[in-house]
Amino acid sequence: MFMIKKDVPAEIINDHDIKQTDESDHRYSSLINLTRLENNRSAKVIEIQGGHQVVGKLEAMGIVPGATVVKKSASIMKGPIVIEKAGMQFAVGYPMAEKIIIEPLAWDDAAGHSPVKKIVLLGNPNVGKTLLFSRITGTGVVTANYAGTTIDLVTGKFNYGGRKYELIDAPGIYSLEHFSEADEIALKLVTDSDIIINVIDATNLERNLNLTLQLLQARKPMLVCLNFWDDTEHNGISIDVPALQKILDVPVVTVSALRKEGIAKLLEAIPKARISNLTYDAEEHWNQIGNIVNTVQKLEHRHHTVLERLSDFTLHPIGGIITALGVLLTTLVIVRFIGEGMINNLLDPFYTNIYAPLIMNLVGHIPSEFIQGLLVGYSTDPLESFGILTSGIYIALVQVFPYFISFYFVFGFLEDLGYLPRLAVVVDNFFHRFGLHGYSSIPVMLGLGCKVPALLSTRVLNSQREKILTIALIMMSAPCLPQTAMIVSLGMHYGVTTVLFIFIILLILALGINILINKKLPGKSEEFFTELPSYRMPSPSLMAVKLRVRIVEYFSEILPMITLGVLIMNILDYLKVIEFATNILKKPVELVMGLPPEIAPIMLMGFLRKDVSIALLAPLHLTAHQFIIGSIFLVLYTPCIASFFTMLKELGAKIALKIITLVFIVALAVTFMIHAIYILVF
Ligand SMILES: Nc1nc2c(ncn2[C@@H]2O[C@H](COP(=O)(O)OP(=O)(O)OP(=O)(O)O)[C@@H](O)[C@H]2O)c(=O)[nH]1
Ligand SMILES: [Mg+2]
Repeated sequence: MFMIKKDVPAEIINDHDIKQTDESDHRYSSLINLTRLENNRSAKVIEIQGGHQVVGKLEAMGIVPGATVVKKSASIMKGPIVIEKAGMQFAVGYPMAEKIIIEPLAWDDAAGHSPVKKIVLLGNPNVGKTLLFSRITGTGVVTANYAGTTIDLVTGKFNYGGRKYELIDAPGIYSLEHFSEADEIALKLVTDSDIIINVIDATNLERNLNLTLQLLQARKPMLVCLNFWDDTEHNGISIDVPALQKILDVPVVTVSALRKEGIAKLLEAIPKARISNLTYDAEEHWNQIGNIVNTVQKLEHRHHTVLERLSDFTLHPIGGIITALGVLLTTLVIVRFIGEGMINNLLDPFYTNIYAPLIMNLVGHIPSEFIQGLLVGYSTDPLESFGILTSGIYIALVQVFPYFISFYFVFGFLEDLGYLPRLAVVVDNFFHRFGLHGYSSIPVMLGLGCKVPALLSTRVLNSQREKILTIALIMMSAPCLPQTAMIVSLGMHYGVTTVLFIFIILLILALGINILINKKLPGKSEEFFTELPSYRMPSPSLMAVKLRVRIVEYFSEILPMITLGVLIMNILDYLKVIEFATNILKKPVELVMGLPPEIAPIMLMGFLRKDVSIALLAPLHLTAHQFIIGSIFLVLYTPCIASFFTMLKELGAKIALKIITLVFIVALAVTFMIHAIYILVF
């Protein structure tokens, strides 16, 4: 799980607030009675209501208008409330506490030391919580235009007004009832946090208020952030913010996380977060929401925009399929064009003409032959040498990296545009045949990049059954990006048909296995239900941030793994372990799959270095049919070490091992069959 911790003073946020007026803040009344003050917060006594006796008793203890008190705790069922005044503690009966009118002090004015306050961003999916989190903490994070981008908690720290805060970004939720694992993660925070910032999509007020009203009942200090404020105007929406604030009885701040507007206002409002007095009728709450929306929101008629027309087309039964095929094809063409362009015109020439001679020369000066071998290996071919500075760099930076960035560039665009949930609608019918619904297509698409985030993203699915089926599909339908890159770049020497054949076989196997698991698993597939966010033109700067986050991940996680793999191979080679293992596995590999014995060690270490195992086929000079068999086997026979552990965690050891064993058997059986057919035919 990744937890980001970062200290950035929020004062540095460049804020050009235009719409939120100070006037709305002044109208907000901050006087409450003592029972409504949250624990450990200070307040100034403003007035003591009630008769002479009440006033007198409190006065004797120094609790008079103007005094500062801290509420320490409250008993359940309207029991006494403990307060502290100048180091002394008093218990005040509930009816008496109701008569003490106070003004909560900003957290910074609080008497004594003030611990770090935990603030949680809660709201429906896709309302901009993560972008807001990034704007406040200054952390680069991945956001996308579909529900379920965030699946785990991300924590950051920031300072504002001399106080320290911890900010938590949670997965989106629609209500306080929980349906999925992501819901559960978010819900725990309602109790664990000190302050809730409820983020609302201002262009979808009615739907968002459902959660808001439920959260208000959690009796936690809360404030509401009306995000997407930049989008309200051209959607013909106007919202009377002071009126909404009055009804909800908590501060409401308008923000555009995209344009960085209103962030400072939001931070200023944090100390004013309070427990609302709004009464809520669970039975009638949609009526209540309707009334609120009618009171505060005005809609103007406007014409369909180009993006809305595009949305209609991409959801149309035929238009949708045309778009899906078009998008898939365009993605492949762009990824190949950018990837190959970078390799052929820039990286490979740079490596061959400048880097390799330089590094060979430098390493030549090192006296130890063993170290020389570790660094540059024993061959001048960068795919055969197993040197960390030659094979390691060549595979990681010249062969895989260009495909990695070009894939995430195109994928990031589709994510931000909002195309993925529409693709889910188009493929839903097809996916139903495998016991899945269309939403599983998003994790599957993610799996084309790297299996680990794809496996984690299955947490938004509602049932264990769906999770199992989706994970089986993720693991089998297509290799991860580094493997795909290597299959394409090595496979092209044998021709396009060879490459296509490999992918088609993998796809058929994946679908076959899913049909099988679907039949065996008890239960039925869930109904499909998802929100379709409006199409939005992706912002180049956000796309750049997201690409940067993924590139950093590549350099910090994938590149070291590739180097480690090359290093292991190098040492095994040096110690003659490869030779030994090769001798043992030689016959079985040759008999069952028709592959040369040198493939045995690649299989052995493929578990550790799966992403690069295909690349290691290069020195073996395989025939086309051997390359097909080798690639299919190496893609399927085991998940890489990272996905192996993620699977164990997500599904539990028993189910995960069952799937892994099943896929291994299939890999063995299918490669054997391809080999047998080849022998019979040729
Ligand atoms: N126009 C506009 N777009 C925004 C704003 N805030 C966020 N977005 C976009 O809305 C999409 C969703 O943003 P996220 O931050 O991923 O939303 P989230 O609430 O974290 O979503 P989940 O993690 O899925 O619950 C992204 O494409 C953002 O770029 C905003 O104020 N205005
Ligand atoms: Mg998010």
